Amino acid sequence: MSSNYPIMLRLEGKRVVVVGGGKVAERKVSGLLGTGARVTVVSPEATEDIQRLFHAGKIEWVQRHFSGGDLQGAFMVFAATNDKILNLSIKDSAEPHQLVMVVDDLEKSDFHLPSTFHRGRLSISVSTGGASPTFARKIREQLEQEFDERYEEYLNFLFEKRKWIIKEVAETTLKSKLLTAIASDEFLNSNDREGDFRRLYQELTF
Ligand SMILES: C[C@@]1(CC(=O)O)c2cc3[nH]c(cc4nc(cc5[nH]c(cc(n2)[C@H]1CCC(=O)O)[C@@](C)(CC(=O)O)[C@@H]5CCC(=O)O)C(CC(=O)O)=C4CCC(=O)O)c(CCC(=O)O)c3CC(=O)O
Ligand SMILES: NC(=O)C1=CN([C@@H]2O[C@H](COP(=O)(O)OP(=O)(O)OC[C@H]3O[C@@H](n4cnc5c(N)ncnc54)[C@H](O)[C@@H]3O)[C@@H](O)[C@H]2O)C=CC1
Repeated sequence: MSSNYPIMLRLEGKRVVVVGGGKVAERKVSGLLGTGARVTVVSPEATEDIQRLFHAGKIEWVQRHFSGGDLQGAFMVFAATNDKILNLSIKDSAEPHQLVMVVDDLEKSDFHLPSTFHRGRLSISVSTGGASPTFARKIREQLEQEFDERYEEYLNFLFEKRKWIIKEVAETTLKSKLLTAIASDEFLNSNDREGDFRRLYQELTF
């Protein structure tokens, strides 16, 4: 069995077509909110949540059965109806460059979704490769306890400081010492990261 290749996609402005409007489609749509993707649901019926998103102008809803032209311009496609044969024919009607996920057929899919949570810039995703989505969810819930809300602020600190270090510190040993130090538990647990950083920088440079 070949292994999967994990990536983080930027979907800003990209067209994503979700065929089907049931519970599964709804979960896929909600994962796309906030990514900047232009989401279109194609389905004669849709859950209340999908309808609400449509009325709020967050997504498009084409209220009819799927037809081949619906995939035009799509970067990513979810075949998420409850009709297995239709889901496969959606995959078949896609262009080879379109990323298609068939919700009831992992083997025919170009990708699948891991169980994910975010803490600001930190994203943690778990995949069991289709062995058990429930187990992926369980591990995600455990990790959510460990990586709690304070990581959001810490990641913002790391982001800003790393940017500063790369811009201001040319000497490679010093640069690498600083980048290693800010990622340590001492900085994670510090109540005064800016102060600790100033002191460390002075110690290492004077
Ligand atoms: C292959 C994959 C393709 C994909 O959808 O990307 C897939 C496929 C299928 N899921 C099924 C069932 C369930 N899926 C969930 C939940 C999630 N499913 C997700 C991902 C994936 N599901 C991909 C594999 C990921 C991996 O293995 O790691 C998560 C992680 C992400 C997300 O969907 O956003 C999200 C949890 C999010 C969270 O809470 O963290 C639950 C539980 C629940 O609702 O909580 C159940 C019922 C209980 C059970 O079956 O375990 C069925 C059987 C349908 C049937 O019975 O026929 C199929 C079809 C099949 O296996 O063929
Ligand atoms: N990948 C995953 O995470 C999971 C996948 N599944 C699979 O996903 C399938 C869908 O599950 P649910 O959303 O719960 O089903 P559902 O029955 O709630 O929704 C099916 C949707 O498909 C739409 N639909 C039917 N024919 C259509 C057509 N010709 N064109 C466009 N839309 C059409 C219906 O209007 C409905 O909105 C299940 O049959 C199951 O095999 C189930 C659980 C999780």
